[in-house]
Amino acid sequence: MAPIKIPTFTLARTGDKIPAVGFGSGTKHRIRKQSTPGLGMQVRDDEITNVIVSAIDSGFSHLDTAESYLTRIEVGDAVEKSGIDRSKLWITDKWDQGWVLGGQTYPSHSPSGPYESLKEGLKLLKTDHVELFLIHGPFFTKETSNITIEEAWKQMEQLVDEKLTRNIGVSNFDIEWLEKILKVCKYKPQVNQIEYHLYLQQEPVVEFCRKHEILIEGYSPLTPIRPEKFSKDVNPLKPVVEELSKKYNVDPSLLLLRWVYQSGVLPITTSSNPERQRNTFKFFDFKIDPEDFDRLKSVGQSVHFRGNLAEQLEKNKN
Ligand SMILES: NC(=O)C1=CN([C@@H]2O[C@H](COP(=O)(O)OP(=O)(O)OC[C@H]3O[C@@H](n4cnc5c(N)ncnc54)[C@H](OP(=O)(O)O)[C@@H]3O)[C@@H](O)[C@H]2O)C=CC1
Ligand SMILES: O=C1Nc2ccccc2C1=O
Repeated sequence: MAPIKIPTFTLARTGDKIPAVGFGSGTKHRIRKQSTPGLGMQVRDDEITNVIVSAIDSGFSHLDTAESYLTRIEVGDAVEKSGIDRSKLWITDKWDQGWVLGGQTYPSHSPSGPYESLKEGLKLLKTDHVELFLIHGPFFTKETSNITIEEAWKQMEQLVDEKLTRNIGVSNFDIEWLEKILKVCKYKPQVNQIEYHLYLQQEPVVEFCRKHEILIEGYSPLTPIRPEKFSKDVNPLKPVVEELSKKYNVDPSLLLLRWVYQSGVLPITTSSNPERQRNTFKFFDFKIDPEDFDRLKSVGQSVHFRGNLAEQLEKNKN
């Protein structure tokens, strides 16, 4: 089978071309890895590896992992097992700065900062560099990692200078945190990975990032059609997505991925199902008409829903 041709976005500082859809090894894979006794950062789970091998075989060339997912080891194994040439892949990794979730503190795996994190990560990933390294979240406290955002960003820049990552960026950052970095940086963030879908359009931060040539990656793009995630009684998109999926003759998931992509955002999605993995790329094959695009946008804006990190990131909003 001829390799699938995936469109790309171009990163402003390096001109690197990042494949326009990413395969995630977080969310359910993270939960599985963290909650199965005996598994850990250094202890592999062959089932997750096989899911990632299947994703690569299906055509994904952009893999998303993170220190906190504990899935670096499976990504490293999967790349090896798939036999794909490393130069054909884009790997994104993230520093775990630590978290305060549900009143509980989860200290960073690498409290000295991103430098130590990526050094360890590259061993698990079995590679000498990644294409993109992110600070996973703006959660800097004494109990989590005890360094400042400015110190962390200096280390990120050092990782670029030592060629351990080609690009650097952030995740879950709002404008005030981006501004802290922009004030002190030698290299600007190239990417901000945030939750992004029709029910969370995040216009202020998206606009800010566009102005500063920071690419937005959108995680959880399928949220509006995942009843286990979006369980509100009111789901005004449901009939519209049904109607437009028929009109374009596509699965509802493809309509949602296309909407994200067509709005200039790079979707990060995941599936353990090989057929769904293979079908993902069909969203590059059609275009949503402007009036349908705007209709989805305005119906989506009638509900505000954040499925990840709401407790931390919804402060002062709405
Ligand atoms: N930076 C951050 O803080 C965060 C980053 N992420 C990254 O983003 C990735 C994706 O996040 P996630 O929320 O899982 O993204 P999605 O919105 O893509 O949801 C994926 C889920 O949807 C299901 N699914 C896939 N295809 C379909 C379909 N056609 N119809 C219905 N359901 C479908 C999958 O199940 P099935 O396997 O059965 O197909 C899977 O459980 C993560 O793995 C992680 O890498 C995520 C959250 C936070
Ligand atoms: O994949 C992820 N799931 C999450 C849940 C909470 C905070 C971050 C994440 C991820 O990055």
